[in-house]
Amino acid sequence: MKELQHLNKFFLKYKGKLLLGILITIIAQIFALVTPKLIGNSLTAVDKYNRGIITDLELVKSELWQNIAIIIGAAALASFFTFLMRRTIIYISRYVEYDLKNEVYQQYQNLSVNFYKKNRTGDLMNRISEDVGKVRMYAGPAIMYSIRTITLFACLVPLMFISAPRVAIYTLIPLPILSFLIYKLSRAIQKRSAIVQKFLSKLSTFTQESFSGVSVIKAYGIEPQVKETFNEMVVEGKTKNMDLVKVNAWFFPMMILLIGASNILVIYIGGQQYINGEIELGVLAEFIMYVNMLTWPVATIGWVTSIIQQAEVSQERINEFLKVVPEIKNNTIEVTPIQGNIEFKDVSFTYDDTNITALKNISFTLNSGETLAIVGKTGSGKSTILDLISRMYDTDNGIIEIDNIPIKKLNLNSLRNAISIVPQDAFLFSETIRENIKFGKEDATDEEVIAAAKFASVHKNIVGFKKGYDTILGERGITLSGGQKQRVSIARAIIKNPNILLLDDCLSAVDTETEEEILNNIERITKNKTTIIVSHRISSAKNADKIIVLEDGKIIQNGTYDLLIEQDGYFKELYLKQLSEKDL
Ligand SMILES: Nc1ncnc2c1ncn2[C@@H]1O[C@H](COP(=O)(O)OP(=O)(O)OP(=O)(O)O)[C@@H](O)[C@H]1O
Repeated sequence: MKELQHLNKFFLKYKGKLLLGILITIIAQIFALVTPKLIGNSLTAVDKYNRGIITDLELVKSELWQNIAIIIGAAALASFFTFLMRRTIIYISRYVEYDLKNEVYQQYQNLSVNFYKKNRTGDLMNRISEDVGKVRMYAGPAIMYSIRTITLFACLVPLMFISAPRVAIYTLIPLPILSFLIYKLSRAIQKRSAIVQKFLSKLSTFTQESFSGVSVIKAYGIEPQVKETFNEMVVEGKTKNMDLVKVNAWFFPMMILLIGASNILVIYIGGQQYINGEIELGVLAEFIMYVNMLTWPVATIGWVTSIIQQAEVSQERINEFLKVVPEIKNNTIEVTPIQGNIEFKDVSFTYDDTNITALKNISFTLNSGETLAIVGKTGSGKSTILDLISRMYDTDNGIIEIDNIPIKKLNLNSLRNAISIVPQDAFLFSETIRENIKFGKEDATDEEVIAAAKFASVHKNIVGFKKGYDTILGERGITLSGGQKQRVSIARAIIKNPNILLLDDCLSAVDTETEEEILNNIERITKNKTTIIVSHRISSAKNADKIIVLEDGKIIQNGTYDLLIEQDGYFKELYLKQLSEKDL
């Protein structure tokens, strides 16, 4: 229960509702207890009349009518309070679920990119949905059934012992056995359900991938193999489900058997006592009803135990993520306006998961309003420089300063607000094109959206679509071509009007003509913005004030465009190569 203590703060938050729920549960149980007692009394009255102990029929009739009226009233009140009980306690569990989900989601938002690299998306999703769901079962049904069982026992057992102690002992004997067996059975059911659940996610991943990759499957003509694999999986699924069904099938027969055993004991022992004149006939009926009332709550002891165990495991998984301290911390709450002067002082950076040293002793200065082009072979560390500027990662080797302040001392939100980044792999949300562009500025007007799209040379394409800016992009923007995606992503960055613009090889999928058009636009609007353009193409570096060439994490050349095309080295080689390709 150590991990579940995390929920205490929520219980404290809803303590008023919880106490009310407990009170309602107790009231509901007390009303439910009225019925057996009165049915017993009614039977005793009829029995006494039959045996001639009571001779006044009218008296018996009036007692019966009175009992019927009370039973109906008590049953109605018991149902009403049971309804209130569920409403109050299950509602609390939904509130706790809501709060916990928000807490986990907030934590996910705070965690750095590195965390997401180390943990699989499926696992993150599972902890916020499946695990929180299991914890909810503890915060709701487990608590509700526990209170119900405790109240029922507290009221019923003394009542039974007062009415007929010997029958009471025999009635209660099979119940712990029932509870223990249900516990064992619930564990077995949960184990098998977990296997079925795991299998189902495997099956849905497979089907989802085969739908997404349908063109590859068709192009390679491997439909029969895919179908074969699917069939095998279905058979596997059937076997796993049958295992579950077999165990599940034991549940009700076992309950019926043990209820039956209790009933037989009541009738046998109670019957003997009745024959001997030790108890009334009504007590027998009363006890049979008690047995049936007790069976489900007793069965829930086993069920609730396994719910709590599962919730503990799930909460442990949730706590594991909640305890992670975000690697990238905001070190000041003070807003720090950013102008855009960037300086790298002897910066080195190693990715801790791969141990790859992506940057080695990098130093450069970029004044606000200047444009820097970074050129270099793939894997030379270009994107890493951009990631360090936007503080996706922190480095302890060397210093990065923005406006002469170490980057870690800046307000993280101010920094990120001042930066627009167009990543290499443009990710678009499954929303309309308008929404995707407005992502950079939520309150942007339609005119601003259109201006940004024009800037990124994608406006003409968008208006060519039937629904224009309202075109919904499929999963990961699949309805757009690679170049169109890149340009929508540029429009999204531009609309934010940032002081620092970081373009990570984001024109690779557009033709050279459009590239030039966009670069000219960029040059026009970035006069007062610090811009870094990462590219494999020499043409992208043409308008830059400064250029650095990276190789294996080190700066091997730097200077202006005119200087570098004269200087022997990688840049000149690339220039000549791309020049000859253009001539072809
Ligand atoms: N998130 C990461 N975790 C671990 N290693 C990484 C990560 N990102 C990049 N690397 C490694 O760091 C090195 C530099 O990568 P980086 O992405 O900065 O290169 P790049 O010059 O931008 O390459 P490209 O032109 O192909 O985009 C590479 O060896 C790469 O494998």
